Amino acid sequence: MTTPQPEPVIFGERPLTIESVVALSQRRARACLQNDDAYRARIARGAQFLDSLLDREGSIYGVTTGYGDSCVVSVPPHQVEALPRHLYTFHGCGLGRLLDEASTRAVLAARLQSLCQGVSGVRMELLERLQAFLDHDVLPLIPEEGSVGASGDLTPLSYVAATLSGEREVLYRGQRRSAAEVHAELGWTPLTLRPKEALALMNGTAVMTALACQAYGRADYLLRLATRITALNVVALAGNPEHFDERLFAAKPHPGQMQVAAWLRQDLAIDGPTPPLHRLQDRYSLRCAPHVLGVLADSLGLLRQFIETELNSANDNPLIDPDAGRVLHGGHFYGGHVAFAMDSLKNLIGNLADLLDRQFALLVDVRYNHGLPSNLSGAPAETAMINHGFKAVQIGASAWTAEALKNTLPASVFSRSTECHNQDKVSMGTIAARDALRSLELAEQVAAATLLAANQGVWLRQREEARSLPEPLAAMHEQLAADFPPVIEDRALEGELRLCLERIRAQHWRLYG
Ligand SMILES: N[C@@H](Cc1ccc(O)cc1)C(=O)O
Repeated sequence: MTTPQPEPVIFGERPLTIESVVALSQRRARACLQNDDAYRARIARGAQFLDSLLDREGSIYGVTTGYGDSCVVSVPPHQVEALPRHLYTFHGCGLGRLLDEASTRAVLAARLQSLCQGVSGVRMELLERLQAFLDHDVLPLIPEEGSVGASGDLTPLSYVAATLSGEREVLYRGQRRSAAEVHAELGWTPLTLRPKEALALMNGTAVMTALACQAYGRADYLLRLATRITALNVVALAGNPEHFDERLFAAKPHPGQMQVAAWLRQDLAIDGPTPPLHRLQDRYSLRCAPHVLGVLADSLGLLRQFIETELNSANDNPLIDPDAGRVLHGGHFYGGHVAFAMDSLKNLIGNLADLLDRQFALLVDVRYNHGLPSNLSGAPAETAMINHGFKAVQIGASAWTAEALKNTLPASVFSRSTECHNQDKVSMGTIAARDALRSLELAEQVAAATLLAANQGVWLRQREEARSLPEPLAAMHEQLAADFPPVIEDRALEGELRLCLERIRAQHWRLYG
């Protein structure tokens, strides 16, 4: 029996989804290029149009002129061929860590899809080579820092332009190698970029868009996981499930908020009034969980729209319209939508982490946990005084939450005028996207810690009262038990926290369909 291959992702005129970019970035799908005659002819027309324009020696920005503020400098015909190499060369000044492998694949994908729109004037050979990089997993080594996110991601994308030209370094089959050597090994001739091609490759938003695709998928899963953790905590804290009543939410009908409340009702198997056990009204971190998580749920649609529109757009400059014989000068490299999406996501994820950390604070404190042992320790009476259970894990969750909250400061408001005041208003979208990924990493840590604590809380509650758990929670509790046994005597939990994080990042648990 053969396992079915996932559908290839086709780069071309049809729009791509965030999920297809994520699948490619994890090598769960292959990259193909639209290949029909009409499409190939359309791409060829664009490149030919630029050549004919050059022959008629009109002034074309970035082809017969210097770049950016230097657009007033004209480049004589005998220097035109040398200009693209200069562009990626002087931008070879990125610093910081290197993008990881998945993000690098996503960058190649985002750049390819943008150039595939057919208005950037690049040759089919360039699109084919980008596709081949993805297909053979030839990954340019791209430093993360040095982009202001308008003029796109010039500096990080210079590493894509340079490696396509057989310069700088790539990761190939797990090894850092010179791009020239890898080209030779694959029998490829490095591209000599045509006059506008380096600009088309670099003058766009592919890095921030790629990172935004990764961030979106993680946020979507974290929303579901935080809802499941909340349900476990309602059981562990003997909370009042009536807070999630359907009629209540119909009266304030934000769709995402209603969805989170519906998931909680499903998890807690609420079909009628439940007598409050300890308090008529729980503290807000339980009672308002749908209101906190609902903002994220309701925002995902808008974030998707921003990210996918950017992904499927021509976001360089200048663009061409070969049919009308026009070169269109504009500013599509400005990544304001991605910047706003990622700055917003940082806020949403910071609030999610804070919600879970507040629930954790209730769990460990005997003043609020309705009869659970101090710090959720499962130790027997003889050793209870020397056991501290989840005390340090909760301190850790508070630290990770504080760091995620610190990260909520928007990057986009820090626009600075740069490049001799040509780029006098910029998006900072790449910084926002990198921040969002860091916030997600921290929030996933908070979720891992809170999940283990919630599960321990449920175990302790069951030990006291042995009530049957609603089906979805019983299944989760059982799955978790296999890897994360109850904490009876103190033990160092780092290994289990790391395993739990791995499970979260692999989206291990199927949550709500
Ligand atoms: N983004 C600029 C081009 C540019 C390229 C490289 C630079 O270093 C500066 C600016 C434009 O299209 O107007």
